[in-house]
Formats: sequence, C-alpha cells, structure tokens
Amino acid sequence: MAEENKGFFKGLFKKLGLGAEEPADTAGEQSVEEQEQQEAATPPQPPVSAPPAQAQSAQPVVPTPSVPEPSAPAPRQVWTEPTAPAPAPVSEPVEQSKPSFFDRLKRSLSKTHETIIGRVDTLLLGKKQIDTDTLEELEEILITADLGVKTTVDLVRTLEQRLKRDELQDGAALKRALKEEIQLRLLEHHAPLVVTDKKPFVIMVIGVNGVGKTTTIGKLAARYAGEGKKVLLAAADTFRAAAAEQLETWAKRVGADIVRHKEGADPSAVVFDACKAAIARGTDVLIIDTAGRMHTKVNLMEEMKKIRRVLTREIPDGPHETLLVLDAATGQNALSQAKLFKEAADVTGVVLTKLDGSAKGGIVVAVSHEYALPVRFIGVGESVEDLRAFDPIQFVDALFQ
Ligand SMILES: Nc1nc2c(ncn2[C@@H]2O[C@H](COP(=O)(O)OP(=O)(O)OP(=O)(O)O)[C@@H](O)[C@H]2O)c(=O)[nH]1
Repeated sequence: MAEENKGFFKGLFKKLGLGAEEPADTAGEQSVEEQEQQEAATPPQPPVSAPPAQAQSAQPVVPTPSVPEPSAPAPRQVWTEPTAPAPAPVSEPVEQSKPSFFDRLKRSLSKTHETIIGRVDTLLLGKKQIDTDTLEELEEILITADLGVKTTVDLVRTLEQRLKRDELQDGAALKRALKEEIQLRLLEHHAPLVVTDKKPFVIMVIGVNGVGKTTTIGKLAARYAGEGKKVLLAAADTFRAAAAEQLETWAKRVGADIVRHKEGADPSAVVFDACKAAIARGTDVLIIDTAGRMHTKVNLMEEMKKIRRVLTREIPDGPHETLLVLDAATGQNALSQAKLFKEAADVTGVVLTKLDGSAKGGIVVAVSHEYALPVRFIGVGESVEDLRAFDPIQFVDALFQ
C-alpha cells in the first residue's frame, strides 16, 4: 500500500476510534493555516493527501522593457488575524475573546445543520430499530439537503451494507455512520492548495458573476501578502469597470500590485501584460480574475482557451491552479456550474463561498464527491479572515455538532 494511503487509513481508523498512532502532518499548510489550526477547537486531524508536488522548473525570465508598468504598488501591509475585541466590563469576568473559528464555522453552518441533522434527528426520534424504510427516508432528506443524487445514493448504499452487517443497531449508530461516511467522501478528494515557489505561481480564478470571485481574490491576496509573498492581481474581468475597481481597492488594501486595462478591453491582453509584469518584477503569486459572463459552454471554452494560450506562451506550465468559485447558497446551481466549468476549464480546485447563513451547505459534499474536485477554501463571511482553508474533518464536526 502506498505510504500516503497508509497514512490516510491510519488517520481514518483513529477518527473511527479503531486505534492508530499519531496522525501524519497535513501537507502544505501555510502560516495562516497554522493560525487557523490554533484557533480551531477540533479533534486531531487525520492525514489528508497532499497534492502531488509540482516539479521545480526555472521560469524563462525574460524581462521585456516594452511591458507597460502597472500602477505603482501601494506600500505592502502585512495582514494578520484581527485582534480580539476589547475585554468585557468587570462585571463579566468570563472569557470574552472572539469565538474560535470552529465556533464561527458551527454558527455559519447552523442552517445547514438544521436542514440535514435536524431532520435526521426528527427521523430517528423514538426509533427503536433502523431498517431499510429508515434509510429510504434518510435518502430523501439528503437529496433535498443538496448533497446531490449521486452522492446520496452512494452514501445510502454504503449505509445499507452496514445495516446488513448489523452495524446500525440504533439511531446514534446510524448518525455516527453517516458522519463517518460523509467525512470519508470529503477526504477522498481533499488536498489543500499548496503554493509552490514557482515564480510566479499562477492562480486563475473562474466562476460566474456574483459568486464572490473578486472578494475571494482579495482575501487570497491578503493571505499570501500576509505571508510576505509578492502578489500581483490581473483584472482580466474587463466586462465591468466596477470589477477592476473592486480589485484595485483590494490590491491597495493588501499591498498587492495590479494590472488593469480599460473596461471592455481584451481579457487576454490583460493576462499577457500581467504575465510579463509578474516575470519582470519577480512576483511570487499572480492571481488572475476572469469574467464569468460566458453563458454557453462553447463561449466559455473559447475564452478559457484564449486566455490559456496567451498565458502558457509566457509561463509555459501555468496556470498552476484553476480555482472555481461557487456560491454555496445557490445549491444545485452551484453543482451545474461545477459540471460546466469542469468540462470547459480544467478546474483543479474549488472555493465554496457564502456558507454563512445558507441552508445549502450540503453542496460542499456534492461538489467534491460528484466531480472529484478538492475544495480548497470555504467562505463564511465577507471579511478577510472569513476565507479559510477547507478542513473536511473540522467541517463535518461543525456540521454534526
Ligand atoms: N456572506 C458572505 N458574502 C460573501 C462571501 N464571499 C463574497 N461575499 C459577498 O458576495 C458579493 C459578491 O461578491 P463579488 O466578489 O463581487 O462577486 P464576483 O463573483 O466577483 O462578482 P462580479 O464582480 O459581479 O463578477 C459581495 O457583496 C461579497 O462581499 C462569503 O463567504 N459570505
């Protein structure tokens, strides 16, 4: 068995209480993630398979003097986690520090918790025995809770097998088994986004408009700039002037450079200039914002192909990550978008935004399992610290608690 598989099963057995030693390190965690880990009051993390290390190859750095210099970079600010609010009045000596990320995640998932776990609890209330009828009802709950038909059918089939093996004696056992099986499916494709030291490491961000793409780019820029990386943003969403302005505001705020053209300009031209500038300036991370206004698959494919053609001419192994942003609150629509973009744009990772306040968080499981895509980050609010590296164990724990 491959080493990483051993690690995976060891971690899994530990999670299931079947005895295993120390969990392996999660590969590729960034310093912000370390802060997140400290914050999160979660049980020990099982190992997750890190994405295959990308071979180091020297970038053909050909600085071209003719490259138009983008606007001067704002002074770099190092982003840190906001500090805890001021201490409470003396009358309340209880801890008043800001809630841990785990607590915030739990709160964000409270509607999804109601939709899935609340209904499962009602189903199991007073049930002395679990039978196939119970599993049929569970199937209906999961489908209507946005876990997707394919994932639900797979989950329920596995639970049926466990029922036959006499593993589901009561409601508590069924709930435990459901949690384990959801975690397993999320872990199957899980891999954090590892920004290697390729210069520049290119992240192309795609998704339809309004899903939180620009905000996500701003938050990512803050994360990487906070780690001391030199970040350049490419405003290749040229359809809407406000998009580039919004990106520029983020660039100033986090101390990143930006390359932008006039509204309506050719997105590929922005990408070309951004690549040249990134190479010339020794940028660590180049993040490309793209427009999400291609309504048909053919249009989308053509636009993506064109951008990639221009990009790979300058940076032959780029983009190193094609990040699809999906709005979790749109449920099944997000699933359809994942399908369309996966077919058209070689998606390598997903960001699920707006999980806060949404009852459709089950979509995280559906997107990951149905399309075999790693969820890299989740968005649980509008502020910078609300974009978090996705942790399947923590996510499912928060969902079930
Ligand atoms: N509550 C919440 N709001 C979010 C989150 N992520 C983004 N938003 C908000 O969603 C709205 C749309 O975000 P944008 O970043 O402008 O979306 P976009 O996909 O770039 O949209 P276009 O620029 O129109 O293409 C903004 O008001 C964001 O603040 C999140 O995780 N939670």
